[in-house]
Amino acid sequence: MDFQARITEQFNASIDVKTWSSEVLPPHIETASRIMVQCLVNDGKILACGNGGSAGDAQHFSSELLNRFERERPSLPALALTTDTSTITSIANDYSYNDVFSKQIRALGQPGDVLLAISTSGNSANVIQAIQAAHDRDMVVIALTGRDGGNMASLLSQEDCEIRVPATVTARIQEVHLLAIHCLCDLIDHQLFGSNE
Ligand SMILES: O=C(CO)[C@@H](O)[C@H](O)[C@H](O)[C@H](O)COP(=O)(O)O
Ligand SMILES: [Zn+2]
Repeated sequence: MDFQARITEQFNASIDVKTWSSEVLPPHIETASRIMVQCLVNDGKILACGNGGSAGDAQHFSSELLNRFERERPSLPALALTTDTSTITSIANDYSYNDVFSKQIRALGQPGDVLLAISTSGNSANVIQAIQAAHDRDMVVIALTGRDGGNMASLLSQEDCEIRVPATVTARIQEVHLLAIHCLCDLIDHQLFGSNE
């Protein structure tokens, strides 16, 4: 297969996963947006975490809330737990890499805050521990997952919300996670600041 055919194949695979996702994810993304808006209206904040590409997604989300998405509006309180290398390296060095998010959540999380927990497999141990810490702090969890939801799916409570991408390839799942994040930003702005059309 030549390279361009290979590229086209990846585009088509991504389009397929987005099509399937558009059929099953809208109610879950809407619920997640309402949970986040309720949190923000009550002066809560949103903490976000994940590994690798999902760390980038956590930062992508928090920057769009803290700075802006598509319109001028006040800054909204969100924080990615993936960026403070002194904190992350010291926790990993002194305790365990599995603790890098949960320790931050135990310090920063308040009842009513939201955790955006991102994992394509649903099985990253540090994200699982983050969910447990969030529950201990009476926070609500929005989980962005894929495949069968992994161990994360079984940890979620009734108040939490899972957005599970119907795919098995990590890259394809991540591509829909980013789209879901943009939908969340759009819906948050729409609910808090009205239509921009
Ligand atoms: O971006 C990618 C692959 O596309 C990788 O960096 C990927 O995020 C890493 O392997 C992560 O450690 C995978 O973790 P998870 O999605 O299973 O929680
Ligand atoms: Zn990647």
